[in-house]
Amino acid sequence: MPDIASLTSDTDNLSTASLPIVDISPYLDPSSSASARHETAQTLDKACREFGFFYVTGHGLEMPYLKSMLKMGHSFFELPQERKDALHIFRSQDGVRGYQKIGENVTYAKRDQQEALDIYPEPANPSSEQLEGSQLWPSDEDLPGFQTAMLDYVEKMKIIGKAFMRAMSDVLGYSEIFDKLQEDNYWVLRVIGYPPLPPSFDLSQGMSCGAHTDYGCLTFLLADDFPGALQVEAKDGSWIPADPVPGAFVVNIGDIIDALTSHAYKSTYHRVIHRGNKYRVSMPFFFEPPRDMTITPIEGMVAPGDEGKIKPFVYFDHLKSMIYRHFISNEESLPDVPNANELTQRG
Ligand SMILES: O=C(O)CCC(=O)C(=O)O
Ligand SMILES: [Fe+2]
Repeated sequence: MPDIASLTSDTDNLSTASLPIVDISPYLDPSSSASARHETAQTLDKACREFGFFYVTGHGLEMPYLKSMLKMGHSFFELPQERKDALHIFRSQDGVRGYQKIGENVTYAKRDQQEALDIYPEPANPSSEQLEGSQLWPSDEDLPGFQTAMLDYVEKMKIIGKAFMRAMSDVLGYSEIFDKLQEDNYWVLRVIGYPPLPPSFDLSQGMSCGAHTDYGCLTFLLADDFPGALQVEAKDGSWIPADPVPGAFVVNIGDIIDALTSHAYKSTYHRVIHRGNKYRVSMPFFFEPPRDMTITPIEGMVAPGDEGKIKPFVYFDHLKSMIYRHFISNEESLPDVPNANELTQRG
């Protein structure tokens, strides 16, 4: 893990290296040629090894549709505060799904300057166990069609996530593992709202989203077009802007693929520092393994001398411990930092 102090520097020395682009269309088109799939798989392999972050085109979702999803995200955050508070995670059956206010999300013991709605799959028999509850949704009177649109988006994104598992299988082998990664996928959809950080905001107190890696297989990010906001840590420790490319997703490797491949495909630190004068919405879709899958490094990918370094773990245990750590832990002990919304006007 990088030194946390080095993660709090400002945007001044952003590297200009851009991220690779992966056209996934051959893996979504049953009639594509073997050579087209080969080319995609090779480009993906290189992008995963060198960056762990890349852009995805050829996913089949049109720009007007993607824009309409972001617009839905904006309409959620524009609801009166009390309508959002009614969906607060602490009011949810399992205490983890629903709305979080600005500053309640915590990354490495610092408050993130974001508000968010967290959506997880609903189990057949909801209970109060962590992640086993029913989902809190805005009502149809407040936001007509919101729930249906979000769940429809999830189904579309799962198809794209599975296509990536097939591409990885083609380039790496180990088809039994990548086949399993297409069965009963768990997923998480976050809708995040970022008020701009005022120029005076002290980044040592926190950011829009502190530097972290993601927990699952792959994250597909849809975000408003604000250059410089999302930044990715490069191998040399510099920060590369992952600015939105119209119509493309920004995709990154999560901890599960990192562990399976023994860090050959790396989950990369990223952070958000959103300045300017307008409110930013992003919607990361986290494509995950089956909830009860045991993640064991693929034998043939462990470098000599590294045997046993990554201990097998169950994905769902990992997710639960990360949620506990990042969202709810140490609430009381955190310093009371004025939040960005109190300091700026929504644009
Ligand atoms: O908002 C963004 O651009 C990224 C958010 C993110 O990294 C996350 O929620 O894991
Ligand atoms: Fe992330």
